[in-house]
Amino acid sequence: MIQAENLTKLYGGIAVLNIPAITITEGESFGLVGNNGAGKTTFFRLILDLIEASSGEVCIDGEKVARRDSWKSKVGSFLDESFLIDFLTPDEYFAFTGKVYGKSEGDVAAFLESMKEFFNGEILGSKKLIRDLSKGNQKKTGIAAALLSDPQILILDEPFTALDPSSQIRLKRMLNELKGSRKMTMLISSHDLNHVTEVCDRIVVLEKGVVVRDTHTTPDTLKELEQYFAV
Ligand SMILES: Nc1ncnc2c1ncn2[C@@H]1O[C@H](COP(=O)(O)OP(=O)(O)OP(=O)(O)O)[C@@H](O)[C@H]1O
Repeated sequence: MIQAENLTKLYGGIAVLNIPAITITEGESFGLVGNNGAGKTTFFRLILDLIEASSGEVCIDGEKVARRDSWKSKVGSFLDESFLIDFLTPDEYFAFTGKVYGKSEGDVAAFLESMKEFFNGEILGSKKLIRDLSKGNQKKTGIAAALLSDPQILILDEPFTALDPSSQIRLKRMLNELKGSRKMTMLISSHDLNHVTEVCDRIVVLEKGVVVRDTHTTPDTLKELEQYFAV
């Protein structure tokens, strides 16, 4: 369970995030939407303790993320390319990440085999460094690395952006399967209202750092969100 209380982040004295209280329960698929600059990435960075809150705190399973480390083994995340080690090939990167998570070579090989369709023959077995991959293939590498540890909690920032249509559909299928079979808790930000409502059971809308909508997904949610964002 992820809990945030009195969570604020200020830059230059201006609040870019202000969440008095929010709870994301185990197994929940939590979609975060909002216009550019709404604070989605800032929220994820605070959850992952990548930046310091101006006030308040985030707890994962009761542990303050800013104080402890053991929550890290429960969480897989990919926010942007800075999560990658771009002077490695994807194979080297997965081998390294697997070691960090205590996975055997066999585990890593089996995992990569399960990702074959998603990788579409583009990622593995080439001498290309991650920095020379296309943006979409870098994203696939990062998403796969986040999943390699078989996390209880998965946090992905705009995972559908830069993926081709087939890969977007495959990713959606994969996330829905993980939700069903593993009861993985998922936090997914997206500008694609279609995808996010197809994957997430709960949709939170941020506007200028404030939660302005927090609803469970129903067959009407997509239409309601489209109306909300219509200019
Ligand atoms: N290091 C920083 N210094 C100053 N302002 C920052 C910094 N990081 C983020 N911000 C500001 O915080 C606000 C929220 O940014 P954030 O990246 O969280 O938004 P977002 O909802 O993820 O946007 P997008 O959809 O464009 O990715 C923006 O106004 C941004 O300029």
